Amino acid sequence: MGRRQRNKQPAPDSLKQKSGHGINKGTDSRKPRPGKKVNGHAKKIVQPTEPEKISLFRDSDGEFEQDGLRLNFALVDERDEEFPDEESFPSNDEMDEVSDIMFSDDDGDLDLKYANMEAMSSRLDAKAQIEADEAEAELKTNIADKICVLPSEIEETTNLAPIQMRIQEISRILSDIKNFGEQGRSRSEYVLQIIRDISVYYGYSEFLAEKLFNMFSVQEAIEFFEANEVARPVTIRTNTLKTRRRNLAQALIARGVNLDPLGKWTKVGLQVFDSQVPIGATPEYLAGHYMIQAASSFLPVIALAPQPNERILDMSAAPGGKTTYIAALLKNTGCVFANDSNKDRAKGLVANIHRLGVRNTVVCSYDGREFPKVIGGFDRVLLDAPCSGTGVISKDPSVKTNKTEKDFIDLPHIQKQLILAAIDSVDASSKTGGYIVYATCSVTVDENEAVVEYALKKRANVKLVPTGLDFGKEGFVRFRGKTFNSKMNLTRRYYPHVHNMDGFFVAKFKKVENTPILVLDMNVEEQGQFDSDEDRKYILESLSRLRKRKGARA
Ligand SMILES: C[S@@+](CC[C@H](N)C(=O)[O-])C[C@H]1O[C@@H](n2cnc3c(N)ncnc32)[C@H](O)[C@@H]1O
Repeated sequence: MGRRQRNKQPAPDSLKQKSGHGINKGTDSRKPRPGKKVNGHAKKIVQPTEPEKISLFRDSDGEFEQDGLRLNFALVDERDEEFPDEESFPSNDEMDEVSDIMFSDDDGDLDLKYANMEAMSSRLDAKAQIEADEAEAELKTNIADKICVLPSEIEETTNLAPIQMRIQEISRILSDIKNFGEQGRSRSEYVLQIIRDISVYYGYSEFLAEKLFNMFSVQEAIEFFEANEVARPVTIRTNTLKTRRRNLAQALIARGVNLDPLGKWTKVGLQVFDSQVPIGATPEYLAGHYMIQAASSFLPVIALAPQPNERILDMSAAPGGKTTYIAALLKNTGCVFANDSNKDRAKGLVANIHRLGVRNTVVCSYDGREFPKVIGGFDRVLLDAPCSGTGVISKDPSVKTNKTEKDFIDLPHIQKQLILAAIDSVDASSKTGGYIVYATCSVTVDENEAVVEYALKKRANVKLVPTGLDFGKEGFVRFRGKTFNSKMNLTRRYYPHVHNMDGFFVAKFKKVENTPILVLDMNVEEQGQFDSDEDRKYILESLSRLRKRKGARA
């Protein structure tokens, strides 16, 4: 069994594991990866433990795209082939150092062999010692003497340790600036510096570092950034159309999979700690007995609470983790319309539907904004919206640097259009339903509370209702000077550092009347910072309907 497999993670709600280079783990004297700027904004730190080698494509919110060919999700580290004998494995620390050296500039061409492992290990020890000594000396000069160095004098270094120390130090100062702050230094100076340091240390653009930093207290922000450096647990969802969780667990345990129930909140989830077989290619996987699915991705479906025989729209469905869960809860009754505007991704959706034995689902590929013109009158609609992915940075670190200010204008814009289409596609007079669930795998307020607020302002025929999820943090009723609907606390937020699952947001609406009752609040446009022809058309249509209802001429 490979060392990677010993890397167990705790169950949700008990996040304890930190990455080896973590800020809470003492000094970090590692060098950044080749080709990254240190005193710029986008330097990346070396990950001491690489994520699991996963050959199956992982969707941004934790699903795995599967087109029938890419089935080889492997928990087994590729290096295992080099070290077939468990007894002769190097230790975790040794392997971390080996992975460092493999990524470092000057040692990139080293030919690592089992035979020269010991020599290399000694060399690494010596190198680590030199770096630690250098770091200590640097700290003495830069930090110990002055406690907190402002403005940045340590920026030019390639050594992250001083930056890490300064993050800790500023965090301490900001916890009680009156007592710990230097005279003449304002809070904003410290805040500016810590954001720059976070951006350098964790490898974020300064823009995103600031945006995410502003969502939390200083200490919690650091916990959030830290948690994004750690892979979330591998979780699977039992497909109850084909098996029961107990039977699935027994079958997988017999194959050498070490697993446990995911948590009290789900009867179908299992957490995989390690496995002697590739979890994406077991006979049970191929037979559709389970879906590899992030824990957070269960939540919107639990909130949607589909009832047998209902007609349900999954507006942005690929690759189908949630669609197939909906179908399972419907026990293959009723009808699911699984839509995704991206035709290529819809292929993975079709493959998953077949593998899992789903027989009540129609796959289509429209722009979600075209609903309900395509078809409407649904009992429930799930909108798992396209988003920036700030909740899934541990899976997709490219988010750290590739999201710009424009993304946080464009994405909320389309999310707002999609949410109105989702609301308008639901039949308020459904005997069993009349619900809409809005979800994203992002933690930003722009993509969550602000979108929900917009929907509430534009469609007074919906109201927020409890999600039915018995854990999760409340959505923001107030955020940085903005006040949202007083019921926003019914929405739920999930964080990697709190729940040990991907960052996620879930809101549930009940539609109370089919005709949109419009609140023509002129402030809405300003608050939402959004207006569009599409939206105007909806307003005019509903106004016309409203007038007709009142007997006036449209
Ligand atoms: C978060 S992913 C959905 C994940 C999916 N619900 C699941 O559980 O597997 C968002 C999806 O929205 C799709 N999408 C983006 N813009 C869309 C639009 N205008 N209409 C419908 N789908 C859209 C993307 O192709 C992407 O597959």
